[in-house]
Amino acid sequence: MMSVEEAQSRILAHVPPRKTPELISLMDALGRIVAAPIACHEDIPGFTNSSMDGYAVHAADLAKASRENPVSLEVRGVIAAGHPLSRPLQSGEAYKIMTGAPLPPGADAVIQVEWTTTPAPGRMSAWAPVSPGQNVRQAGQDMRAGQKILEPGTVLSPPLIGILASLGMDHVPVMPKPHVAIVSTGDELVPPGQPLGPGQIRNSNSYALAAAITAAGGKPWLLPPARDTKEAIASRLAEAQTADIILSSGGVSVGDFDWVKQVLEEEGQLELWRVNMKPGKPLAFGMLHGRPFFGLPGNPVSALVTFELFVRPMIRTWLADANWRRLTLALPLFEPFTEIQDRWHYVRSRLVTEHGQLWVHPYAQQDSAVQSSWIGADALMIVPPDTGPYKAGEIMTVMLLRSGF
Ligand SMILES: Nc1nc2c(c(=O)[nH]1)N[C@H]1C(S)=C(S)[C@@H](COP(=O)(O)OP(=O)(O)OC[C@H]3O[C@@H](n4cnc5c(N)ncnc54)[C@H](O)[C@@H]3O)O[C@H]1N2
Ligand code: MOO
Repeated sequence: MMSVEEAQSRILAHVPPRKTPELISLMDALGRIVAAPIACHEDIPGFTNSSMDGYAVHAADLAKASRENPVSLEVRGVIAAGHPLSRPLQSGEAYKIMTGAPLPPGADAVIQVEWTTTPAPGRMSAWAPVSPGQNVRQAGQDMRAGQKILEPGTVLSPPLIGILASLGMDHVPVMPKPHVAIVSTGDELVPPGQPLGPGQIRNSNSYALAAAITAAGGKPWLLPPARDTKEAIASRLAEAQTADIILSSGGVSVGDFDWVKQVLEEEGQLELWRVNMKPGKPLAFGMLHGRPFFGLPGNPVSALVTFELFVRPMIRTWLADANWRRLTLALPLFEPFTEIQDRWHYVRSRLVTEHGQLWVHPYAQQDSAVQSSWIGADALMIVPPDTGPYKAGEIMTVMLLRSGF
């Protein structure tokens, strides 16, 4: 059976060609991926300003100030943020100044208001010295005109969106979202919100996969489920051909009504079937109607784990995210873990902090149809075949499932 790594690299050889970047509002940019280099066209900050509420001064005037011998200066006025002053500061003078307000010409330091008193109207008295540059933010100290700021492939997080706004950009070029079609298969499927008949189950995969597509940066397109006939599946998958990537769930194993692989072989090209992993063994992948096609297994956990290991990497690679790989940690086992046979196991697990240490806590129930052990799961613990039993404290490989911005 093919290894996960080989399947991943074969699949990633079929990433569709990139689309033309789209320009979107900053308000819609969270989590999107920058599609062109972003440079700074002006100094940030654009002018030298105060980092404290206090008095703009010549540092030299206060060189000898102390508690015993405070230095008194004439206060020429007040400078608020947004109100630059053109009159230069003379020796012996101070301007009261607010945080973020432009320094008056000639001033080279700000003494914070707590280190001063007001002995008389129009005067201030400083009881401590300041050094040149103290409490002053220099023009361009954060970003300089002409400097490259963001590379293509950067994921836009709240701080980076703040940077774009500071650069004056209200729109940003990003990679368009791939459209990912979902076709669940199965006579037994009923949509949520409707009563179940005998032998029926709710179609949960379509919804879980739609959410997984959104989380991965794609745009989900939910088609109605296909009945378990070859014709129904072929025709529903043909409807999906305007998508960039096509997913199906179910019907990909060796049952009498598992038609997906056959449809792929007849209407497209099967690239691989069956991967050495649990859950998710019967994954099928190939090209259908000129699109990458994933036949995901029907068991709900198998569908999501194969999405995580194969579909998400394709979406992220397509989006040019250079850091698409999940963070993988080496963590000690919180409690003993069972022996593993045959395939590589991807074990739903929780991370716990105890005694100042992070531990991996695999859930006991790992059946591919048990959805409840996703609740609270942060990670998949990756366990090689024919190993174990494992003792508490043994170091395991753990793939984090969280993707923060
Ligand atoms: N003889 C063998 N039987 C099975 C094998 C095998 O190697 N030999 N593999 C097992 C493995 S592993 C998996 S995984 C499943 C995958 O089978 P299919 O992809 O063909 O999926 P179905 O049989 O259609 O469904 C499996 C299971 O999942 C439920 N299901 C299907 N679609 C949905 C949906 N949209 N939402 C919620 N649940 C869904 C379905 O009712 C079944 O219970 O095959 C094993 N069998
Ligand atoms: O691989 Mo299946 O996905 O074990 O249930």
